[in-house]
Amino acid sequence: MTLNSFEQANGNYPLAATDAALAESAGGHVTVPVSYDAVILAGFGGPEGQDDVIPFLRNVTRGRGIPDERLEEVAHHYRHFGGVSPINQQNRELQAALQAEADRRGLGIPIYWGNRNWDPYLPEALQQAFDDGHRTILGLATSAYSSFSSCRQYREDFANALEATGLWGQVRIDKVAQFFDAPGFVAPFVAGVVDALRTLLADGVDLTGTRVLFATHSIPTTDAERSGPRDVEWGEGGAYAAQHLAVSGVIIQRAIATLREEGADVPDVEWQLVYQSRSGPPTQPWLEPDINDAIAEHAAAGATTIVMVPVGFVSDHMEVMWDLDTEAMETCEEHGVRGLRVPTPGVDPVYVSGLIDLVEERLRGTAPADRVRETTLGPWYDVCRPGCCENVRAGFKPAISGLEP
Ligand SMILES: CC1=C(CCC(=O)O)c2cc3nc(cc4[nH]c(cc5[nH]c(cc1n2)c(C)c5CCC(=O)O)c(CCC(=O)O)c4C)C(CCC(=O)O)=C3C
Ligand SMILES: [Fe+2]
Repeated sequence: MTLNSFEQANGNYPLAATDAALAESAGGHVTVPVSYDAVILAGFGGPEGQDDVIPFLRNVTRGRGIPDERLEEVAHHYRHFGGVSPINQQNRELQAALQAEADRRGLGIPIYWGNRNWDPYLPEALQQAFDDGHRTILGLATSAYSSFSSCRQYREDFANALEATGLWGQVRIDKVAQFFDAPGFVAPFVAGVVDALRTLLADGVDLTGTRVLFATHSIPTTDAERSGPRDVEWGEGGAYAAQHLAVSGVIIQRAIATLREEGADVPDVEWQLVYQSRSGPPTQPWLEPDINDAIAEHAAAGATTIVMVPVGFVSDHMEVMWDLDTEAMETCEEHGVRGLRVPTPGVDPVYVSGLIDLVEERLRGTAPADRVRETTLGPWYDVCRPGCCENVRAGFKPAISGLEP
């Protein structure tokens, strides 16, 4: 196994080559301490005014030749909120909270922030880190699961930033592994489900009529099948679905156990993994069921309450505000069921501290067995396995933190 051909051709990534060998011997984990001197938080980015909306959507759909008229259809979610997505502000707050936690622990590491699709872009963040003297950087993407959009594309974004700034060979960037089952990511969802069920109990709701729907971003089934390491059989929906199912199961069990410990009489509440925010042409299969179809079916089968858990998302951005709080809530109303929506981790101190734990694991080279994770799938790979999260539409692009081919 080798580094990808771009790195080989450039021959300028010696530190990563060393760690790739180490990671290979440790099954994809970096178990030696690395003295990272900065962290770059990588976000999706979002528009911050009406004039930003179409240019932002052009960035998101870059290379796929989607006409502006079609983009304007997607734009109405943003138009509705004055052209402003809350995602950048949420990432500013996350950056500040991560910095405060890193400082509190005396790590002496600055946290930079850059986006894939909007200002501030990743190359600017990287250039700033370089100008401030940093050469060994740990990337942290705002995305917990494995798929092209949520894993490999961020690895490509970092590689692209190295290329765009001309800093290949001068700066090393590694990436924090997918953290879907890290304790700090899981705990806020458990607390949210506990709160929601407690609210229903206090209102005298019979929880046998409650359905807990764990919602995540739908992706093309071809992407889902290629999510995670190439040579592992994950079942339908690939590693992407497997990770969501595993963590959702942990969240519901833990929430029910918490309420029972408090003495509440709670049945085994029914739950399901559902998908939202599908786009692309109708001919292209994406993961299903859609949350709105699921709500309709549960209502028809006698459900009275729906608890939505946005387990696929780290903050209450547009996909949550529009697709859940607006559309799915309307679907609940139409079908005469009560809908509740659990918060995302956002800047919950438990989440923030949990992310800094992940940074510390890499600074210390913590062995996989000593990394606490909530499902049997983790800890996920620090160095992505061969063929991880490939995308046939996008084709091969250089990417950091992975073994190829
Ligand atoms: C897995 C996944 C995540 C979760 C992981 C992560 O967070 O990264 C995610 C997050 C997000 N997706 C977002 C927005 C959009 N996603 C789009 C399009 C797409 N997403 C996809 C997947 C994902 N997306 C896919 C396979 C497409 C099809 C086109 C393509 O192959 O790229 C489009 C284009 C228009 C459309 O087609 O609907 C938009 C505007 C925002 C910003 C919200 C805000 O502004 O607050 C966020 C956080
Ligand atoms: Fe998306």
